[in-house]
Amino acid sequence: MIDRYPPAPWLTVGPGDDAAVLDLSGSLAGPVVACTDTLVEGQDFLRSWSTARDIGIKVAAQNFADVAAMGGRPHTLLVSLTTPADVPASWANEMADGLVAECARAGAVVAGGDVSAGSEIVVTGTALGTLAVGRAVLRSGASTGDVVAVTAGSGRSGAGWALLREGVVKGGVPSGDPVLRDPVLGDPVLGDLVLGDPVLETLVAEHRAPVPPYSAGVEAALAGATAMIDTSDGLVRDATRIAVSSGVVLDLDPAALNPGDDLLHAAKALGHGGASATDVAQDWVLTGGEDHALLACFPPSVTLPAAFRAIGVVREGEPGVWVGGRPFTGEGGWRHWT
Ligand SMILES: Nc1ncnc2c1ncn2[C@@H]1O[C@H](COP(=O)(O)OP(=O)(O)OP(=O)(O)O)[C@@H](O)[C@H]1O
Ligand SMILES: Cc1ncc(C[n+]2csc(CCOP(=O)(O)O)c2C)c(N)n1
Ligand SMILES: [Mg+2]
Repeated sequence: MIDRYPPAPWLTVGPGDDAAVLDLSGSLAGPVVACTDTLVEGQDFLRSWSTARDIGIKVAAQNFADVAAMGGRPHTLLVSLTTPADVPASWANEMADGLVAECARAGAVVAGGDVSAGSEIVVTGTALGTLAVGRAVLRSGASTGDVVAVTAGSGRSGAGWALLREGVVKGGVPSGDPVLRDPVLGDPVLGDLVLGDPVLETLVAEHRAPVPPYSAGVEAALAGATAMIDTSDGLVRDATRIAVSSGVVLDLDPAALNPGDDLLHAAKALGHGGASATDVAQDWVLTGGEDHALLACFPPSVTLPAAFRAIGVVREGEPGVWVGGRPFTGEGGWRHWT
């Protein structure tokens, strides 16, 4: 795996020794942002839904999105990989190729990692970044009168997940390859998607390999964002985190949160008709997880960075999220534990 990782000017010692050495004294000088996030087979992905490359992309993306959500520019990733003994080396190599691809998109490199064996696949990323401005954009800085804004894509990963879960989009095994079985479901491990509907395929692709808007995090920080979070657990749940941390109400405008045609199309493909299709698609926008879009608050005087659009306002009140003039009382998003 190690020879797959490219060098970088700030990576004085890369993968292969006891630890990596970083020299952040050049263009990456400044306060360091650090975070970690794990993908667990069965809990966060299935091998029948996601290729190894998808998993590499996803672990890098979910970590870099957290760096971006602080107003940081991600530059370095460490990766620990645990797999059952029967997982072929090719899986690990393909996962590494996914890491490299997403690192390239983010302007980052893999600095090192660890491998071990266990009963299911677990991939843990640890990302480092440098703050774009000296100050991190916390969850706690929103204040009354701010504009609430989000980058594109809310609900798309949730829709893709539903299409996989409901079996509308199935994995297939490329001819000639050995049939690997998913240890959880017993399904053939994913090869090419069997479908032919580009809208549904794109939603599933975005679920399998998210595309967080990293530079939008830096742009938000430079523009003076007061609070920011990446929407990994659903728009309302993550908005609630800002609301609670900041002690404010995030009052969201449902007209700005209408599901787009792609989500309505997916809801119909899942067998929902009429008003029910709209409800299902709206629910993805409000509560679907794993989009890794950026949700931020800006003072009203700020011109929003191009990647953001306004979806509400911050006002005083019992901390929480309102949608359409009343407190949101539904589930709001994903929980690992109830
Ligand atoms: N085991 C732990 N030990 C120390 N701190 C933790 C632990 N787990 C979570 N935290 C901290 O709690 C906070 C919230 O963690 P969480 O993983 O929910 O972050 P998140 O940004 O919501 O994640 P994601 O973007 O992946 O959904 C983070 O600051 C994190 O560092
Ligand atoms: C097999 C399987 N089961 C469930 C899900 C859905 N899922 C897992 S984690 C998560 C939220 C983000 O988590 P985190 O906060 O850890 O980033 C969601 C919506 C999935 N993708 N695969
Ligand atoms: Mg986050």
